[in-house]
Amino acid sequence: MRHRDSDAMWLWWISVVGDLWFGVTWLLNQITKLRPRKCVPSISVLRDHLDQPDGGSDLPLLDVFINTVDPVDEPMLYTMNSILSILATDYPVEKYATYFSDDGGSLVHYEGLQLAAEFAASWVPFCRKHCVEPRAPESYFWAKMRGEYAGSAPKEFLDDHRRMRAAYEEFKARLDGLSAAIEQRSEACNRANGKDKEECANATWMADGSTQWQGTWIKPAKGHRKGHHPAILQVMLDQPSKDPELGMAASSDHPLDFSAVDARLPMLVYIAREKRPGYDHQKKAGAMNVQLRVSALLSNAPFIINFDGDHYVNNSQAFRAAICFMLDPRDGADTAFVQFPQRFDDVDPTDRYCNHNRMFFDATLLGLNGIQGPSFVGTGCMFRRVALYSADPPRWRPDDAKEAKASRYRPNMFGKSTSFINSMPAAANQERSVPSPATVGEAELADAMTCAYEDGTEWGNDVGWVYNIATEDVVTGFRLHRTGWRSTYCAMEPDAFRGTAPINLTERLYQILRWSGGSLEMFFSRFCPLLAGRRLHPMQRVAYINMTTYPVSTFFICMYYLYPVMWLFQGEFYIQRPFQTFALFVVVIIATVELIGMVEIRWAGLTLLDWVRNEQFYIIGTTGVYPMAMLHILLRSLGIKGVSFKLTAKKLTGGARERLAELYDVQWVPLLVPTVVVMAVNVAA
Ligand SMILES: O=c1ccn([C@@H]2O[C@H](COP(=O)(O)OP(=O)(O)O[C@H]3O[C@H](CO)[C@@H](O)[C@H](O)[C@H]3O)[C@@H](O)[C@H]2O)c(=O)[nH]1
Ligand SMILES: [Mn+2]
Repeated sequence: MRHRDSDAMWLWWISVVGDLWFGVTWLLNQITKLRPRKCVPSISVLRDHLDQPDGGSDLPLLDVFINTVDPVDEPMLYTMNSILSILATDYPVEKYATYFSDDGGSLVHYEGLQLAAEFAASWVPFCRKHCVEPRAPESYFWAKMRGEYAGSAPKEFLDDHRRMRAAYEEFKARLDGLSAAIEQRSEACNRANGKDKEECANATWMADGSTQWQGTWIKPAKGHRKGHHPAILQVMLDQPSKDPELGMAASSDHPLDFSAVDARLPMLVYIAREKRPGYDHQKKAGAMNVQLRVSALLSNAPFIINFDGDHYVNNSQAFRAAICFMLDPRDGADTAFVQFPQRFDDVDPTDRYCNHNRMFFDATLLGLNGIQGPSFVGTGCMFRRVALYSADPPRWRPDDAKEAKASRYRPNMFGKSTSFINSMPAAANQERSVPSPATVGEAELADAMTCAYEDGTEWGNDVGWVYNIATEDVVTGFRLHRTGWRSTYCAMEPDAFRGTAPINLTERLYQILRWSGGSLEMFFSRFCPLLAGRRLHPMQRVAYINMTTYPVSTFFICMYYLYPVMWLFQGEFYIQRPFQTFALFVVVIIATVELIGMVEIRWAGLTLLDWVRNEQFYIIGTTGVYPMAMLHILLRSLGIKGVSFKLTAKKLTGGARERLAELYDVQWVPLLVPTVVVMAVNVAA
């Protein structure tokens, strides 16, 4: 384009470079979508292969990780529902163990988990007897649609359902009253035995009334506050016996008849890792690394599935579905993780804040699935344990695998625990080879949960979940892909897992900020996709470049949005009328881009609304949030701590109306300042 004003050269250059950037990123985004792949698990084939005629099963062992921090920001009811859905899922009970990590170290969680384990004793057999779905009671009792009855006792169903619901209401009430009960009890105990000793006058007491809680106290005290308390480990439910044990027949104080169903419960463990001031505890990734070590010592399953505290199992076949891909004879052995999409319950009908993110989950990830596999998105993902230990995938292993291992593993890579290191070879084995809890000493378990354990090791770097980056998920997935592993995307009907989404715009924007800041940070770290070796598929590399550089677009987009300001300075700028050929080009290009968008949503089975929301939030992100993400990187490069992993609050609300009311509860967010400026400028111009 010609121009007459050499003073405005810089504007012209920004526009040319911007157009180039848009063109190139658009192309890079398209080429990663050229070979999308949908995978469907065949659970019936898995059953044919692994279920034995006597009711036993050859399914591999599985460790389930679930994380929570704060019983208020992450309501306990959700967390306990997740626990119940996991305990009731359709996987052989003796083959899986659940590790509940409580980063807050609070007694409320501990006792809440105890209550859940107690309630599970009737909830789980109930689910098995009547084959109910979903197996998280809160969603089950409030589900509008129910499938056909699939259980073994249709006549008893209505009665059992009614009784179970009453029991659940009682469970909920007890859960609700837990905080108050603990407070009352502690006050009473302190009055009785704390008076004489000054330092424990504020103690929080456990249910027996004679033991002080090791973790955080309601009234924080030295060694008993958030960020400073010893490690706690409690096996809440022991490893069950190998053979089915039928439940109790109906009686007066136990009206449900479980005499024909297996009443065993899977193993359940409570973990609160040690916290000490002066240590960076590395949030979720740090918590999961502790779970990884503790589970290695207790059950050491070759597969692991992880959940955020607010995500529950919605389809009880989901664990089996993931196993289908892990054991798949084609490329199962090279699969490091199987990622399920994140689905959410409490989003408003029009998905105002684009929480469902359908374009990402149902289009982008399927594109990746055709290359080396989807990225890890944080929750609802099954891992192969040895991959997390940074082993090579079989296809990249030299002929003599053992030797290769010895050379790859550097001294002190995994820390000092010999029991942990001894557990490693067995983890590669898909058969059970479990040291029973008795063989691992308490001291060793405690050692695995200390803050100092990871000092000077490769944990958080080449071992376990990666940290020191605002988001742990994409980068951990990247490390696995870089080592040559693949991943598989698994969407199923009904949804495998469901969770809760941020309740209001503020939380949602901070979430986007964390993701974009973390991605950009990854690009400038040693996990930059440009630095990966040849094991990373070329197209996968392109995809990771897209995934880590997208916030940069904000610069050009904001410039374009601010250009109309020119109209406000009459006489200062020479504005050329668009000529016809140019206008034609613009129209054709826009039409093509929109058309491709349409084809994409058609193929992925999405609606126009999903697409509109995606575009809309992209604009809100690029104007409001990504500039902050860029700032974050700038601060980090200057050695200042930028965005941190702020917990996303999910509030618990009663009725649907109340819940939606919160959507409009827009708090003033500095993040929206640029967006508002852009809007004002455009309107004025
Ligand atoms: O110190 C901490 C902080 C968080 N968490 C847990 O981490 C999970 C995720 O945190 P949340 O605040 O819910 O983040 P979201 O924005 O909801 O999470 C999305 O984005 C994260 C990456 O930024 C991913 O890890 C998540 O899986 C993904 O759901 C929750 O279960 C927390 O309990 C901890 O265990 N310890
Ligand atoms: Mn979440």
